[in-house]
Amino acid sequence: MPESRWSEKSTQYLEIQVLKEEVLLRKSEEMIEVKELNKLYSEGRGVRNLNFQVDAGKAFGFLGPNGAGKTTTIRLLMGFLKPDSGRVTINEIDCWKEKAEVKKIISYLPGELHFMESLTALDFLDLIARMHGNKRQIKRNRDYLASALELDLKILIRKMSKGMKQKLGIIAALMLDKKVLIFDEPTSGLDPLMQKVFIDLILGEKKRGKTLFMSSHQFVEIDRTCEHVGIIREGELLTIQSISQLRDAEHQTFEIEVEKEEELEFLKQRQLNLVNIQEKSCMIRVTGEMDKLWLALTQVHVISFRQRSLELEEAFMDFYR
Ligand SMILES: Nc1ncnc2c1ncn2[C@@H]1O[C@H](COP(=O)(O)OP(=O)(O)OP(=O)(O)O)[C@@H](O)[C@H]1O
Repeated sequence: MPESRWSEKSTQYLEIQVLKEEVLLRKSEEMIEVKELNKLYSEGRGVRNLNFQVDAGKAFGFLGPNGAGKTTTIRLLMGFLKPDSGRVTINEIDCWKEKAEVKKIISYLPGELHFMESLTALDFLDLIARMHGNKRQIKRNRDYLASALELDLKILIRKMSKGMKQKLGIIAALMLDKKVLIFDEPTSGLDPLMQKVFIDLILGEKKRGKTLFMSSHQFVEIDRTCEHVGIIREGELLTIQSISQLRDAEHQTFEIEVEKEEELEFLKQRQLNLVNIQEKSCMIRVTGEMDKLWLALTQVHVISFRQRSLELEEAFMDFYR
């Protein structure tokens, strides 16, 4: 969809949504709180001593390799599993002891979707809408989301591809307009264009004050939507990082080729961090201010110059290894 059409639709959606913003009164800054949480299956699998919080209106990304404990954590947040010990609360409501209460404020997108295959997408969404009071606003949201995600709602679910079913799950979750969004690998099966649409939808939800907890294998969607990212491996939370601090500390790497060999020596003398030095080319790593690099480059003959991307992503891949 062209950018202009997209933002125009976005604005319309926002206007409609703003009218029904005050759904619940928040009691504290921390919307989601997980304290000393343990849930162990046989052979020591599960999650161990998890501690984190997500402030209201913020988004927390949960990254980790297969079997790390992401879905287990989400199931504990949803009150589907009883913790062995520790506590999970959302808006100060205990997710296990008051699970019916907590579900009233959550929109949940499971990692594995199971639909009633004999229904059309429209029938299915109508069923969900009826369970939530059949409000006119839900239908308006549904139509907006179906158009943004380009899903034909008249199609029978059993005839849908994996990606189409994923879109249907996203529509079902977002149309209800709950304050807290808990999404388990939301873009699995979506093509890159639709992943971008999803990111835009989430950014729109955040503008309206929603709190998001999202597991993913896709660094880019967490980078674009979340304030914090937690890395889980073998059931333990290895680190929680602020995305903006990561960006500030981020190295930038440039690949450069110069005309003459001695020009690399000149760059070295300018206190630049040269790595992978070849005959007339090298990589230059810069942290923080770029002035020194730009100044030095005006004094050599540059044949080619290219910025390498994904530094942040590469740093995160280390946690997977
Ligand atoms: N009901 C269960 N009984 C026994 N072990 C389980 C159960 N559910 C999950 N596990 C184990 O707990 C660990 C964490 O699983 P979980 O599904 O939370 O991982 P995940 O991070 O969501 O993985 P993926 O990225 O593959 O979806 C795995 O080793 C898994 O085999």
